[in-house]
Amino acid sequence: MAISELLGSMTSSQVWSFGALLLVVTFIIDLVNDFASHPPSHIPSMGKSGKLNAFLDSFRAITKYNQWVKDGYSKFGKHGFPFQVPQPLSRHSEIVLPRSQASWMIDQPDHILSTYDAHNATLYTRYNFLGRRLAHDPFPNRVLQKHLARHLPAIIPNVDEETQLVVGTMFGDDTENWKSFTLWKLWMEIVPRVINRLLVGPELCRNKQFVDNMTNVSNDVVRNMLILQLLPKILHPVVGRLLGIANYIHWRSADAVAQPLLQERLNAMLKQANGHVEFQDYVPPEDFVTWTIRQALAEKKTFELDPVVLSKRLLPVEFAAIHTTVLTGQLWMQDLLSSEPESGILDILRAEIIANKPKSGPWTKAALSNLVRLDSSIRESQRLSNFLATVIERKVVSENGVYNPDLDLTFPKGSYVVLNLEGTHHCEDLYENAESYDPLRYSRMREAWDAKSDEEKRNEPEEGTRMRGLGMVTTSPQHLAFGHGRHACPARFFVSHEFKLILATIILDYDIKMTSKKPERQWIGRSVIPSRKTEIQIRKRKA
Ligand code: HEM
Repeated sequence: MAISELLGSMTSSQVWSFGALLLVVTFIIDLVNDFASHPPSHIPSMGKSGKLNAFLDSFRAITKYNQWVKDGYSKFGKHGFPFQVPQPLSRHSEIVLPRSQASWMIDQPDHILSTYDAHNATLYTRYNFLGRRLAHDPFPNRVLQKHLARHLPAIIPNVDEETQLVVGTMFGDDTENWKSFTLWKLWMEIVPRVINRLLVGPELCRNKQFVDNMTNVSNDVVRNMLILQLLPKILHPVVGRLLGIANYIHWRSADAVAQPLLQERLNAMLKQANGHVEFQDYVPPEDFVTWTIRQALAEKKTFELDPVVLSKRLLPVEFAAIHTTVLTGQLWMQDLLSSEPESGILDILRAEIIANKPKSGPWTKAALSNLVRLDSSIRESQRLSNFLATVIERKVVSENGVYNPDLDLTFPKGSYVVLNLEGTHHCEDLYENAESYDPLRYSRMREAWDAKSDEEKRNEPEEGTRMRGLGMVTTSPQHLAFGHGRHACPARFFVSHEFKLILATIILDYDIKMTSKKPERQWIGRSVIPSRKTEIQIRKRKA
């Protein structure tokens, strides 16, 4: 009997019962398959005790995860002990390690604690980024690690130009009337365009079909992650492929406009590499596409030298780049604009920008690095208004698990460990007035240090090292916004310049004010749900 006939002959309550039974059976199969990789039971667990509660906690994790991480920090993490946090049903509880174990954790090689396996498991890479083979090798991460920071000086003028274009078009020239925007829309308009200037250059980053569809894929990824983590693993191959159809359709539409450019670039660079005389003087633009081709040539990866693969390789990078930057930008602007008016923070930042803006020509890397107050205002917002509760998730992949000598614990193969960002960033032992936004928290210390004489500085070498670590790109076990260790965000140097250019453009040419109250952060699982309602008003400043 065909499935449609079978379903047609069932009542709706029979269909629901059958669905519920299928879920329960598949969850049990998951549980049995994964039994060996459950975290050791003597690590205390957040949530409620008892078997039924353990089951219910896997649903509560959707709304309670951040609170558990916070409570676990006060009860265990702060005192040097690990704890478990329940996860949605298709995933094991995570083991949240105390800060004292951060160095141990990031020192473990990838064949013991794997970053990429953890990312693949959380992001459902093979369904979301269209292909098992692509999920096998973190090639785009390597491209960014090797090429991005080194090409920053060449990229900054491009980002500056793109920011000015998009901001100018959006905000207009009216010096009399205020224009309203939600912060979400504002950042969603600016970021995908500026990021794509870095990834694919000016033609494509201004192409609406390309940018909208790449952004749509990133939205698809978020939705699919949420759905798949609630379903038993055994169903993922079917449901994951079905959900991935939307990603495929959006990618195809973006790819339709990207292919001619990708093919042209690939053709020129391959001909140059093969010594064709007419291409010997060819200078490709410095962007992610060029770096990918260069890296593939250097590693002799012919698989990567295919225009379709090149195009699909953009997907995980778009995802890593768009929502992270939009959320950080939105939360930062919320923090800034809801500061007490008497702090005069916008005027302070504007004065710093004016004092450091090059007299002629675009912003340079050196000029941007002088914006220590602006830098501090972003780092402080990343500290206070974190959008992830935990970071640096790693999967234990070594056959016999991994032994931690300080805790005298073995984490079994297949279990997951993470670090506590929420607890760390709000810990009063580390940050005075940890719950308030103090935009100049870091720049005050940096400026006080800079004001010291050379001799005073020579006498306090350790303090000098500490001060150099207060810029927004510096990660540490106390500041985890960009992760920490060798897999820390390879784009953070770019992000720091990007934010400074965006705010410099806005703040020099426009007046800006927030018209709604600063919203409380709402959480879903480990992430903040972006507020779609927070509104600001903008008006061009009179010359
Ligand atoms: C404010 C914006 C951003 C934030 C807060 C952020 C945060 C992070 C964090 C916390 C990690 C570490 C994950 C881990 O250790 O498991 C990470 C990794 C990564 N980020 Fe970012 N990111 C941002 C922007 C970007 C942008 C713009 C790009 C690309 C252009 C990017 C590409 C990546 C990649 C490829 C990795 C993986 C690195 C690896 O596994 O070795 N990120 N990011």
